[in-house]
Amino acid sequence: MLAHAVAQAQPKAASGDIVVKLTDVRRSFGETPAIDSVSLSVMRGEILGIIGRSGAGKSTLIRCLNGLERPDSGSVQVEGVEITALDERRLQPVRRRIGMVFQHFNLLSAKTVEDNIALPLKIEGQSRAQRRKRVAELLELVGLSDKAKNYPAQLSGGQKQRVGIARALAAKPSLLLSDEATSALDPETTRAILALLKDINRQLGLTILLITHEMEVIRRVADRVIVLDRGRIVEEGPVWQVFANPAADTTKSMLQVLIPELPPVLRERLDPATGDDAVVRVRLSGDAARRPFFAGLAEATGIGVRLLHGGIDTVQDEPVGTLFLGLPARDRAALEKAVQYLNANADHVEVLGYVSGDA
Ligand SMILES: Nc1ncnc2c1ncn2[C@@H]1O[C@H](COP(=O)(O)OP(=O)(O)OP(=O)(O)O)[C@@H](O)[C@H]1O
Repeated sequence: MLAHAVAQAQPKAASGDIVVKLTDVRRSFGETPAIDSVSLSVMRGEILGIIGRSGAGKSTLIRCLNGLERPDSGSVQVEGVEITALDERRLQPVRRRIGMVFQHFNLLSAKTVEDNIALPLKIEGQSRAQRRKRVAELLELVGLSDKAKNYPAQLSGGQKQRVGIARALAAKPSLLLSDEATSALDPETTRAILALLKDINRQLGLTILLITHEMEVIRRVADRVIVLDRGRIVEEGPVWQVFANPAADTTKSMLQVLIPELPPVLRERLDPATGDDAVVRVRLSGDAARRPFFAGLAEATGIGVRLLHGGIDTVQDEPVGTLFLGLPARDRAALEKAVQYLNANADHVEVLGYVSGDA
């Protein structure tokens, strides 16, 4: 079915084609800048994740993007159209190019699933036959063909969000704006909805801007991430690179839940100066994580290393990981050599301390 929908969906992505462009956008409420000098572009066909804590400015950014909020200064372009100066009437066609998916679904409870999905098409003035055809396609796309006549109250949260996604796609927007779309869902349903978004992105080439406060959401679907803190962009880059080497404190602390930590049982036994084994934290990513790392270490230094904790994950098809290693520490010269090897072959190396006995 997706293949069928493709034929009617997006114009083919041209490389370097920008769907949304914000330049030096500022919006303050009193003394507080909600958005402070934000510049960003969303490229056609990509999934861009914008992450920030509560109050970081995510909602204000969305509102500036769909013209609900006027920036104090700066430029907002949607498909090349500068929208900051448009009146409500001229904003309508621009808004129709942006499909919105909301945290709480925003479905009309008195309307059936098919009528909810058809609503944007009705507003566009499409005929009953056109609407019926498009709704059937969309229901199949989101896997809800058997629920057409149901009411939202008869659906699970995940099913409601599928309806929300189908409705957002109805008018074939050029951008899907997902505002905390999975924040009200349990982890399993979240994964299913994110997989659906990724599928839609891949197969229809649809551009998605994903607003979230959860790094796990970014990890699962985004190509690129922008980290927002107190209205400013503090970090941006391909997701796997930001996960492998976060630079900003906000990013590091938001990633904490996903990055392995030394287990308390080991942390409590750490001695800062002496012990049988050095406990070393090593961060690896990309090519460094693809090499035969342990064999290389043994060959270069002659010492055997123990994996105490951690592992390699896959982010955007790239290996990214944090390992906690135990390196024999009695021979300090050999240990020094091993740490040098690690420094030359990993993204980040830190000797955390020493343990004695079985680690
Ligand atoms: N209409 C408003 N009037 C006054 N202050 C506002 C208004 N809208 C937002 N703010 C302030 O701007 C800042 C950014 O708010 P915003 O709602 O954009 O953040 P957010 O990242 O979306 O937060 P959340 O995840 O909690 O929704 C906050 O300090 C907020 O108090």
